[in-house]
Amino acid sequence: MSIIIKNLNFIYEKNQIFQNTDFQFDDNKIYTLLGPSGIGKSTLFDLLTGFKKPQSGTVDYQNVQRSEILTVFQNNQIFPWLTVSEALALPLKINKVSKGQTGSRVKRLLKQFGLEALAHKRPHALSGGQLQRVAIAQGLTLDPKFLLLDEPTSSLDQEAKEEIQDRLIEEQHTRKSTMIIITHDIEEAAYLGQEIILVTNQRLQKIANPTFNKNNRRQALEFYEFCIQLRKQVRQL
Ligand SMILES: Nc1ncnc2c1ncn2[C@@H]1O[C@H](COP(=O)(O)OP(=O)(O)OP(=O)(O)O)[C@@H](O)[C@H]1O
Repeated sequence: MSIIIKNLNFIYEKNQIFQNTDFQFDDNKIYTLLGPSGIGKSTLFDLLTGFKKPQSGTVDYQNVQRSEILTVFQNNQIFPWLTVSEALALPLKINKVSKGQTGSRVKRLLKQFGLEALAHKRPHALSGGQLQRVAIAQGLTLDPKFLLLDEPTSSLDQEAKEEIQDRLIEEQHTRKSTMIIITHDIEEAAYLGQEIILVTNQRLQKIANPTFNKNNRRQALEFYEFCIQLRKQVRQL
């Protein structure tokens, strides 16, 4: 399962975003995507889901349907009249998943994302961080093969951020799916990314994979050393 980008060119009027870009996203991985504001990260998501079409070049899907690629946006809105449980059940209902399966899936996600106590609340009664957790959980209900996450932890405090990061790793590990995560947070890119990609010079550039011990890395000196190097690379863009 992979998404293969070949010789892709994408321009908004006179603003060239991607030029002769090649890249391959494989399955069973977390990719993190770094790059300055306005460089084209969200545009890349739209090209991957087929929402936008390149002027030339191709995006090929190998053993994956476009419907199996889902995006969770920065400001995902959940319908104001739905409770958290109903919001999580909605994509399953639309896809005619049985009631029994829907119930167990929703229950599992509520537990995993620490939303059990909020199950019957509506969005107006939730904080920004809680809404963000609901949006991520909702993105996972249909078990997408590729989940594209646009700044999934941007409105969370450090503790909540770390909790969500660990949930994402756990989810990816369990499902063997692929996540592509846009972030402006260097530590997050280093912590989550099995592959770190910089969007630069109208291309996607893979940078050295983190090689530090993945266990307990938040406490590891080598993790911080890696982040310092990564920060330098990003600043040079
Ligand atoms: N529909 C559009 N029409 C014209 N220009 C656009 C359109 N959407 C985005 N752009 C421009 O294209 C460039 C890339 O936008 P994009 O949203 O992909 O950047 P980004 O890297 O995701 O930014 P950020 O990190 O700030 O979210 C920006 O300069 C933006 O202003």
